[in-house]
Amino acid sequence: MGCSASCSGRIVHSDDDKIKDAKIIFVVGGPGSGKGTQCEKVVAKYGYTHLSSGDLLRAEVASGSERGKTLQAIMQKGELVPLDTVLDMIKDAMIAKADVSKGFLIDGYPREVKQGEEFEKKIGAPCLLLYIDAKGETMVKRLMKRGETSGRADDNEETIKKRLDLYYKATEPVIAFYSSRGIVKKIDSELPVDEVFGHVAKAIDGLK
Ligand SMILES: Nc1ncnc2c1ncn2[C@@H]1O[C@H](COP(=O)(O)OP(=O)(O)O)[C@@H](O)[C@H]1O
Ligand SMILES: Nc1ncnc2c1ncn2[C@H]1C[C@H](O)[C@@H](COP(=O)(O)OP(=O)(O)O)O1
Ligand SMILES: [Mg+2]
Repeated sequence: MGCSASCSGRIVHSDDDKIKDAKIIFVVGGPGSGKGTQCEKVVAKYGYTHLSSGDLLRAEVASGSERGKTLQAIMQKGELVPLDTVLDMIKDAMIAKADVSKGFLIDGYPREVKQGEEFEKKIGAPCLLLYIDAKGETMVKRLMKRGETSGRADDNEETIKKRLDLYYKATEPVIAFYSSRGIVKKIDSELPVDEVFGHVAKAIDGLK
């Protein structure tokens, strides 16, 4: 949507215009790979806005809304919630921060190629995809440990297995899709957190 002239002749910007030139970084990786951990550190160093699709969905669940109840049931099974729901939430959150944001870390999205395509139609293109990579057994170990304190309904053995299967099936193709564009930086997340962050920071510093 472009600008439109109001009665007074002023140019009125639509909400879409507010985010159309935003700097967008997708953060993709398996469950428990360390996406959230690295995003927190990026926020501290670069002041970017961190939007985790999972956090946005969990906030909706916590609100107690009818929609939240439906979402909770899906997440508990380790499945993906409907694309439109999550994309609308991300877009609204981006618009709300557009005036103050230096850039957006979109964590946990896209989970499938179609999500990436729809994001680009409705919002814009990413300049970087951080691929946070850890071995399956590492992710399971981290999630089981996180589950001791996270209170998350999906941090249990059965759901973790389903989330991992879905990651390999639906999300890994996202990485191949963006690799052909040359914007993927693969980050070894088996290393200690600060070393992983060193590589993340190098990738971000490489942006113009
Ligand atoms: N590089 C790392 N080394 C060891 N543990 C890590 C590392 N990165 C993350 N963790 C731990 O693994 C768990 C999952 O990390 P998190 O950032 O929540 O992953 P994600 O958002 O990808 O699911 C957390 O308990 C976190 O402390
Ligand atoms: N982009 C997305 N599309 C559909 N469902 C999503 C989604 N992002 C998150 N969800 C739902 C399904 C996930 O299993 C659940 C938890 O997501 P998450 O918090 O991003 O997990 P993690 O950080 O462990 O990778 O929320
Ligand atoms: Mg996370």
